[in-house]
Amino acid sequence: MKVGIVGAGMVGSSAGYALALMGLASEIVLIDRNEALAIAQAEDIAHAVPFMSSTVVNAGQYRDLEGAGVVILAAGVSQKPGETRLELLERNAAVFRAVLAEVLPVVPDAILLIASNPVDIMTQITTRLSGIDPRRVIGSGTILDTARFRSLVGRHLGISPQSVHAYVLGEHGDSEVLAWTSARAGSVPLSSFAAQVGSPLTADVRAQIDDGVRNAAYKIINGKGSTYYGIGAGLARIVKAIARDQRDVLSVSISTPEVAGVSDVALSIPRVVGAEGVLTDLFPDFDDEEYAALNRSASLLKERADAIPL
Ligand SMILES: NC(=O)C1=CN([C@@H]2O[C@H](COP(=O)(O)OP(=O)(O)OC[C@H]3O[C@@H](n4cnc5c(N)ncnc54)[C@H](O)[C@@H]3O)[C@@H](O)[C@H]2O)C=CC1
Ligand SMILES: CC(=O)C(=O)O
Repeated sequence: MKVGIVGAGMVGSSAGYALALMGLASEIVLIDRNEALAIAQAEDIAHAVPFMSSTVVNAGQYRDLEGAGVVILAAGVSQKPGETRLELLERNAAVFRAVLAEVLPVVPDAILLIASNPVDIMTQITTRLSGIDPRRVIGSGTILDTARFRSLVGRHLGISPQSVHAYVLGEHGDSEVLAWTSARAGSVPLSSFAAQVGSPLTADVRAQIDDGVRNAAYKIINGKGSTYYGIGAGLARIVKAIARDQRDVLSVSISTPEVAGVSDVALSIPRVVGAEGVLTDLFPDFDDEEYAALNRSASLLKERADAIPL
């Protein structure tokens, strides 16, 4: 599958690098308004290819997206230290209006994979502006938060994060919801697993994990300016599900008719992802607190998305 990437900065190039190493794309085209950057990133990534795969990596113009099955949208501004994702909304909405006007005429049938923040609202805006089937306009949503959650729980329990089946729901941002009630390690409920291995999930431990997930981006941005390796791998993981029609359950964001009592909102819940995009939405078991938190997250996202003029 050919994959286009618009925005060849830290996130776009990391996604391209992960895709190239994993050999998930036959061809990658990197596009950026800074053409010199796109050319340099493509060349650098292409030099990694001979070690791992045979992906052809080029920089290009919008017309070079023709034939792409997936286009990753990672253009726009990123957070400065202390800035929230929501504070990027107006600036990145303007970037997306310009980018979509170029992308849609060339690849009207591609699946659009949104990374730019605030990713849920950018997904909602893209769905409305493009008129594409919402199941083919996919925000990376909480795929990264879910990875952070699994990593911290895995470390606490002394097991691989891949054996932790737990999701972060709602906004990819401050109002996100760690779904403890439905979480499993192997097939065992998390609290039972934790007790069996002598590492109980006390309120303190849960609070530390919650903080580690919710505030990871702020801490990394303070330390190195931006985050990109995690989301680069997360975007490649979503492309894998699409390119190979894997029907993987991933926490991604699409515009959804109703979540936790809120209508027409883009946010993350676990969803089945395959060649046609999102195939099925899944609603895990919640306790009352989780349901209320998801309702708050959904309400906030809907209010902000509905206030953006198209
Ligand atoms: N969804 C997620 O989990 C994550 C999302 N992000 C978001 O990804 C976005 C990109 O972040 P970075 O790559 O770190 O930023 P960056 O500044 O390194 O790259 C952004 C690129 O977009 C390009 N660009 C801006 N306007 C454009 C336009 N109109 N047309 C074409 N290209 C344009 C810039 O030239 C720049 O190269 C940000 O919004 C950031 O918040 C970052 C990390 C995780
Ligand atoms: C920046 C961002 O959205 C993240 O690392 O979660």
